[in-house]
Amino acid sequence: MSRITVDGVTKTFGETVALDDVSFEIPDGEFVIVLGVSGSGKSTLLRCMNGLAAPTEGTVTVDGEEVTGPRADVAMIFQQHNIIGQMTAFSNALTGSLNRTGFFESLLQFQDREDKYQALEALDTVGLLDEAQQTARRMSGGQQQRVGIARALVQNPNIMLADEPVASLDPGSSQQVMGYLRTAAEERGLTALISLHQVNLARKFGQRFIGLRDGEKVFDGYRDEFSMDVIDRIYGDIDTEGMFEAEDATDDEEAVA
Ligand SMILES: Nc1ncnc2c1ncn2[C@@H]1O[C@H](COP(=O)(O)OP(=O)(O)OP(=O)(O)O)[C@@H](O)[C@H]1O
Repeated sequence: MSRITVDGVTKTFGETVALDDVSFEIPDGEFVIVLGVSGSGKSTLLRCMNGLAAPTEGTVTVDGEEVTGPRADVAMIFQQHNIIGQMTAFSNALTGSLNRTGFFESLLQFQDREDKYQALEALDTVGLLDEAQQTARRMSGGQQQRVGIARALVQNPNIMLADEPVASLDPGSSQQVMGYLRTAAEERGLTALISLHQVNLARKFGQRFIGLRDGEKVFDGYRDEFSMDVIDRIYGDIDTEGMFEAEDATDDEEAVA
C-alpha cells in the first residue's frame, strides 16, 4: 500500500499548458478515476505520476519520495495493452517480473518458481487461469487487456496507474476489464488511478473522481458529490450523451468479476 501525492504540478509543451498547477493526494488503497475531454491532460498527468515525464513545475511523491523516473512499485497499464502477440498469456504475465530478473532472463523464463506462481496467480485474478497457455494474439481485445493487468500485478506494485485501459474495447469487455481492475486493486490493497472517457463506467466503478479541464483540476470528490453539475463542469458544452451509452450492456454480476 502506498500514498501518492501530486503537488502543484504544471507541465508545458512549448506554448501548450497540458497541466496547470494540479494538486491532490491519494491515500492507501483508494480507487480513483480521472475524467476529462480529449486533450484535457489525463495522459500527461499519468505520465508525470509514473515518472515517464518530468513536471515543468511541482512534484509527484510516493510515500514522501519524489518520483524521478519509472519505479518498480508503480505499475502502468496502457490503452494499447503492449503485450507480445506471439507469446502465451502466461509468458506475457511473467514479463512483469522483469524488474526483478532482467529482460533476457525474463524472455527465456529463467524466473524462479515464486515468479511463475505469481504469474499464474495474477492470471487467476483476471479470470484467465484456464487461458494461461493461449497465444496472446488469439485472444480478444478484452482478454489481452486482462493479460496486461496480470503482467502489471506480477510487478508487485503498490500503485497501479492505467491510461484509458478500455478505450479500444466494446462496452461489455470494457465493463469486464474495469471490474477486474477494481477486484485486483481490492484484493491486493493497491492504490489505483485510472483515466477514462466513459462517464457511466466511471460512476459504476469509481470510488473517487478527479476532473480535468484544459489542464486544470476542476473537480475532486467522492461518489455522493459526483453529480450532473460536476459532469457539466468537466465536459462543458460537449454532448455527453455517447459517454453514457450501453450502461446496461452487461449484467452487473458479469461485469464485476
Ligand atoms: N509530447 C507532447 N508534445 C506536445 N504537446 C503535447 C505532448 N503531449 C501532450 N501534449 C498536449 O498537451 C495537452 C494534453 O494532452 P494529453 O494527451 O495529456 O490529454 P488527454 O486528456 O490524455 O487526451 P486524450 O484523451 O486524447 O488522450 C494537449 O493539448 C496535447 O496536445
